[in-house]
Amino acid sequence: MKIPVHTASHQYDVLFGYSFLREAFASLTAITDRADRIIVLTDEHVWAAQGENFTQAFPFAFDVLVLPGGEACKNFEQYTACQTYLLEQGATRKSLIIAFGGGAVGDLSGFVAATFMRGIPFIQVPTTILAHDSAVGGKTAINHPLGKNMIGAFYQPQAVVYDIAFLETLPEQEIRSGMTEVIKHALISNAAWLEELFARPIYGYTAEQLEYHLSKGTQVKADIVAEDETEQSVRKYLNLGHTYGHAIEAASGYGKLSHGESVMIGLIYCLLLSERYGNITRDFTVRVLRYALSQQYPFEAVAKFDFDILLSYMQKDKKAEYGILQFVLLEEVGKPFVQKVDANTCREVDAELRQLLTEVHV
Ligand SMILES: NC(=O)c1ccc[n+]([C@@H]2O[C@H](COP(=O)([O-])OP(=O)(O)OC[C@H]3O[C@@H](n4cnc5c(N)ncnc54)[C@H](O)[C@@H]3O)[C@@H](O)[C@H]2O)c1
Ligand SMILES: O=C(O)C(=O)C[C@@H](O)[C@H](O)[C@H](O)COP(=O)(O)O
Ligand SMILES: [Zn+2]
Repeated sequence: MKIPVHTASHQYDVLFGYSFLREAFASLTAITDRADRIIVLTDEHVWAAQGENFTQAFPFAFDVLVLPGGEACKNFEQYTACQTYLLEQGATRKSLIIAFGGGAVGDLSGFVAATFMRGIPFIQVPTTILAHDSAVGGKTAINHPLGKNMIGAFYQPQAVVYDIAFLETLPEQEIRSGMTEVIKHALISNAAWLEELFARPIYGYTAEQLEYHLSKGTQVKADIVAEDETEQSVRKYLNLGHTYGHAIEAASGYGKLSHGESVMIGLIYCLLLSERYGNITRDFTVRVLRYALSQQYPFEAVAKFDFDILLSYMQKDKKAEYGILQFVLLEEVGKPFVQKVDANTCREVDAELRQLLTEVHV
């Protein structure tokens, strides 16, 4: 299956398949033939779990830099290590980067590609469920201790090669994390699809079922970034759950709580806000929370942080304008909108969330 992504700056395809890396790259020779060398950026967990499969199937010679695992690679230190490696290997403007990993490797590699010699091509080869989101749409970044994804660029990949076979070694926490973004894509687009997702556990999908849900999520994202590449308008909808979620993620220390686990907490916070500003009912919020609790999302994390700490991170959210926070909320499922919310209301809803967590159990 192929999903075209047409952004204002660049057009490319997301290719889906199973154990099809060789075949997929055979269709990308227009990109690979131009490369004077290929450098694979990956992380230690991905390389340990899937490096051999990658090496056997990847049809070209390559050099590889193996970075620290997961979120630990998305920082200045590893960004510099990548640039140094590229320079030492003699990479040029004609070199091609392959980002082989999850969203952390993808976001870092994209930013490295965007800035090495002012921009060289890169291809995303995702290995997580979450990466149906991160590999598409061209948001690249590293974290800053003061905030998530604070240093980055919009820079589109040349292609995305999504081989579902690579997902087979994903740990449970990462399945949970990735499925949050699938649920987010359903929340902002399609009530019937959301019902399909809530009808079963998030663990144990077959490769075919995963491809079905990941391609649906990718299509939602592709449609939005085609309309608004640089988050001037509708792209903000993809940030549902992220204002509060990023605050929890940053406050807990990057990599402790996964991105998707943090965003699931942020989604419940947004549903509570949507009860005030939209037509979301308390019954619906409780239903989503019950489902998330039943899937072992770690809501106990909320109690570890005072609201003021979370607020200080939220105030740095990229959607904030003139000091006022903006949240993506839901009128109803499939109808997102952007709402300015003052700090007092944020505090009240934070207290509501903490109260709800004492009342609702699986
Ligand atoms: N650019 C975007 O639009 C966008 C969208 C969503 C999320 N993100 C970013 O993506 C990051 C999260 O991405 P992620 O959830 O993919 O996490 P990740 O890249 O940190 O990967 C999760 C963990 O699983 C390991 N792993 C990855 N693939 C594996 C595999 N196939 N087998 C075994 N282990 C594997 C990794 O080493 C890591 O330890 C966050 O930094 C988030 O901010 C970016
Ligand atoms: O693609 C987008 O746009 C998104 O917001 C997708 C999010 O899932 C993703 O986590 C993104 O990196 C968040 O961006 P940020 O600008 O809020 O850091
Ligand atoms: Zn996200």
